[in-house]
Amino acid sequence: MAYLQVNEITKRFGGIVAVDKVSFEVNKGEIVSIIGPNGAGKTTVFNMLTGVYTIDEGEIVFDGKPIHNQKPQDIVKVGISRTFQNIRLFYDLRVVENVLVGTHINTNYNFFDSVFRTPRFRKEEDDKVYNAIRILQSIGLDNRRDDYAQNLPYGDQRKLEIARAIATGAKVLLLDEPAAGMNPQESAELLQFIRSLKVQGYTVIMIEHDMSVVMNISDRIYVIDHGKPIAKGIPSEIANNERVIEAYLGGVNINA
Ligand SMILES: Nc1ncnc2c1ncn2[C@@H]1O[C@H](COP(=O)(O)OP(=O)(O)OP(=O)(O)O)[C@@H](O)[C@H]1O
Repeated sequence: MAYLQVNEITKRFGGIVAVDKVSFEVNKGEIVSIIGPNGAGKTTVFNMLTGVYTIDEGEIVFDGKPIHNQKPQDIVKVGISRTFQNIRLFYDLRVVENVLVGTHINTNYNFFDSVFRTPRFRKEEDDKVYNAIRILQSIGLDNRRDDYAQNLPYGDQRKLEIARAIATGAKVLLLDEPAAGMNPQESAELLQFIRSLKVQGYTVIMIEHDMSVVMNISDRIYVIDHGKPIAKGIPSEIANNERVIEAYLGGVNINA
């Protein structure tokens, strides 16, 4: 069985079937993209994977255990974390503090420890700062760690969001349109960055409209349209798939 196995998940909103029996699988260390025209159901799939939405049908199995319909914080604890389509940083906090926000999901000290700042509390907080700096080093942002998030260039803000997802301890990163709003230079840097995540052992699932990023980086691609799966394959298969070209006709150039 694959590391992450999604079997025929369905989500309805009233009369709308936003996601209709979508299945996919992701192996450890892969970069898998989910693409499709606007409103295809991609973000709804991410919301089901991360426990934001319950699923109406199907199952999601991670590392051999069912995880569908768990609470978002429990999904993070099993090792799946995400970024959002619109950047959600704490702009008036420093870069390192934004990463520390991610680490607090795994706090072991209790209320007493934090009020009296016991050795256990101080040790754990020191470890978290050390870990946050290590993550910033690994993504090339350690030289900006004391800057306010609002002062980072756009591409670095996107990286910082990913750093925060990594800080939760997650090994599977769900990236929702990481290249959105980037210029070609920033997209090219992002591409290298996501490749480096793979080298570091992360598994990446990505929703992305920028076909140059998708086609250059994905091990495999799943395509959905109007909530339904229409194609799956390696980039060259997807770029030449007639149903995919038709779904995108007049929209994105799939061979970009
Ligand atoms: N909370 C909700 N309530 C009602 N309808 C919703 C809700 N969330 C999503 N939908 C509908 O589900 C469908 C799929 O939306 P979704 O945001 O998943 O698409 P998408 O592929 O991520 O689109 P985009 O590329 O534009 O972000 C759309 O018709 C949308 O209006």
